Amino acid sequence: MGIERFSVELARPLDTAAGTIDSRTGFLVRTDGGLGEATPLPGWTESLDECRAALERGTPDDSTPAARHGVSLARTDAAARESGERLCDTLAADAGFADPAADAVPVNATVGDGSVAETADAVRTAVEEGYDCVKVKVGARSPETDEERLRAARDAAGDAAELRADANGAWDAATAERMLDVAAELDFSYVEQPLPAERASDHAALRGRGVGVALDESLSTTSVSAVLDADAADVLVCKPMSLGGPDRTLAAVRRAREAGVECVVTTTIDAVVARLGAVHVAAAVPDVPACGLATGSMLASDLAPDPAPVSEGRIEVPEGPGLGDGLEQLYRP
Ligand SMILES: O=C(O)CCC(=O)c1ccccc1C(=O)O
Ligand SMILES: [Mg+2]
Repeated sequence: MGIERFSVELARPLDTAAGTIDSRTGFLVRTDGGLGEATPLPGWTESLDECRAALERGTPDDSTPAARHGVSLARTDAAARESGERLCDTLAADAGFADPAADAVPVNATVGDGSVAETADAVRTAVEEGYDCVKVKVGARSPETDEERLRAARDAAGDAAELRADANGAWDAATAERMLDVAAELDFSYVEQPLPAERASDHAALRGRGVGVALDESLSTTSVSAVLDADAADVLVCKPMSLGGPDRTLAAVRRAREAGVECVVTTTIDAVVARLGAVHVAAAVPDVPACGLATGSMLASDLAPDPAPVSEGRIEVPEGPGLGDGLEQLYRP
């Protein structure tokens, strides 16, 4: 196995309640005939140093999810290429989902923190670009201002788009209740991570207010089984990079869906290899709702041109085998 460090900058840094993401550094992972990516994001995964150490030791486990993701993706890509299948079909079969997987996945636009006017503009632009689902970051401003932002987002979207909000763990219970009621009134479909990550089970009491509760960061501190046992979420935000790989992600999705909990698949603003991996993961989930995979355009540069750009609010899954055409030059150091 070979690893190669890379860094990519965001052209449009993503401002969130948990800080600004302005660059991503990680490792390309090459196994015999397969390509993976390990791009840690502290808060969701291990640190860069821990990731490198785990990759150098060679057999990363669940304590280093980004490293495990890199190796698992590369091994599955190699297996899919070997059998001449698209990665999503191999993943679907391995996870026990119906295959063939989908040919395209719906995606949401991601609108970062910004002023009321910037938020309205970004939502309007997304709808003009053909997105029918938009996620707005909240929690970085006062509840009063965020309330205005959510109203402006709904005004801009009209009934042309499903809306979601993502608080990245910023609120206490009272603020969360207030903001969920606003989101319900404005017909948002769910609010991601209203409370801090480690308060996973407290989210159960926030459900049933007319808007869904989704958990994201909590899946890095609390097992999927514990979240499901606590009835803590209507939706799980499944990031292959933070759940330890495509295989772990699809296992989590299966368990959640068996418990009646919906799942969306998203990136951690990864480079092209992991982003494409996440597209294949989403395609393996039957009737997946709009996923947070429209993150390639946030990057100023990437490891290769995007073989699967967003068009009209969806991403077409590349023809196989494996991850698909367009990454050839990355398979060699
Ligand atoms: O889900 C999306 O729309 C894009 C991905 C995203 O928001 C994100 C990207 C990096 C780190 C955290 C998050 C998040 O969902 O909180
Ligand atoms: Mg989130």
